[in-house]
Amino acid sequence: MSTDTDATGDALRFDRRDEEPILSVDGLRTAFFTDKETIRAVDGVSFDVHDGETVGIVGESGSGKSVTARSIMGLTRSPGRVLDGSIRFRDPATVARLANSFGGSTVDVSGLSDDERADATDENDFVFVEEWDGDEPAAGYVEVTRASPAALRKLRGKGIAMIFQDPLSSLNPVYTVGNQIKEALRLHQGLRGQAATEEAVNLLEAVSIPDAKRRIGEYPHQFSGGMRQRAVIAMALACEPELLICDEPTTALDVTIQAQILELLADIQEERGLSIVFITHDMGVMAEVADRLNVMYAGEVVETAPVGEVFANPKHPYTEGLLESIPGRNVGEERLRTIEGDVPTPNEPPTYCRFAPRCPEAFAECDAVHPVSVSVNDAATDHTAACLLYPEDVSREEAVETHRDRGEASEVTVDE
Ligand SMILES: Nc1ncnc2c1ncn2[C@@H]1O[C@H](COP(=O)(O)OP(=O)(O)OP(=O)(O)O)[C@@H](O)[C@H]1O
Ligand code: NI
Repeated sequence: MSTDTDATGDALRFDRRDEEPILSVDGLRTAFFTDKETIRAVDGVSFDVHDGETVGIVGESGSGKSVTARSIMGLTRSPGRVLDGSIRFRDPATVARLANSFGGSTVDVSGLSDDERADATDENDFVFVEEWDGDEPAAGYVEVTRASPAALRKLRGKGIAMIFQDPLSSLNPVYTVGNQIKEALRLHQGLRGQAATEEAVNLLEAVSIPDAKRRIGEYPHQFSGGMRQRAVIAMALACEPELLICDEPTTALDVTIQAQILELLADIQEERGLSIVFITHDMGVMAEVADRLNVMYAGEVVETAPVGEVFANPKHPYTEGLLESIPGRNVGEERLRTIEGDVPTPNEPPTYCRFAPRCPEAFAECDAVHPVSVSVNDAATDHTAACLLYPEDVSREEAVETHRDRGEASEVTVDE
């Protein structure tokens, strides 16, 4: 969360960006194979999350935000499948934990050259150790897209936890809130009995639920919407995750409660050094929480930059449209719908710009060339857009050629 915007905070963040990211999503493609069509819900998405930072994914309904989140959690279900790309989770404790449990799927790549690494790995490997501390893996990564169901169960919760929009989907109506938190504490921290009860009360207090001692004996339906979402956050914290994925965690809540939950997440992040992936369709919320922003449209990331840069200097026409639809930015109307039309279902390979039909700045080539992510101009080190208008400091013909060449080089097909 971007609560500390002072110089020290920025310096810290900058230092972290020199290190390896805790999560790297690279060229992720996840599709649903229905009788009628193949829906390319996530179609070549790449982004990194660094230690302690909040990375936002924003976009309208149907842009592929939740499918991205579920892919990272290893929760894609038939008819959906991750087809391509990698999801690397670099938390050292998780690498050591999974290497100890799944020795047969662990590869020691420390000391190998890049070519040797490529040869040494096969489809069944998913824990890659790059550095040892005596007998213990000290650094490396877990390749989520290759992990077995058993490994994914070990990864979820303690490695990567997720909070959904609807807290009721994460809470079981027949058990008390306290029992559900205690179960998470037993599974992930080995706590039982009195110790578990005490920690459950501590966690409810940590998420600012008043009268926690009494409320752990209550059932989810006895909690208000905001209190339920706090209980779900407490459950996630019981797993002591390194990375927390929040999928529209405040969308169902009224504005005041929403602000309280966002503040709570910011406090928890600072205390525990959590890394967060935050998903919302609300640019106003993004301004509050994110350090970096990925704007998604029809399965693709169309713009990425530090959050302040997106707001001060948006480049993709879609991002500009999203910003204009923030209530309050345009006086007079409650909620402006500045972008006409809907997100198309990405059911064919992108040979054109998927936003072109709605784009106020579209020109002829937008129907014939698929834009790839490029730096928005020569000076930009940390700002990309997938739009034929960029790079903005070359001629339009040259820009279009860049996209055409790079698009052809990376052309991919979907096989069932
Ligand atoms: N189980 C499924 N079967 C078929 N298609 C699916 C399935 N789940 C998602 N999709 C499709 O994948 C695309 C992306 O959906 P996703 O839920 O990721 O969107 P989103 O950005 O999270 O939208 P929202 O803001 O409404 O939550 C959509 O076209 C959706 O219809
Ligand atoms: Ni969603």
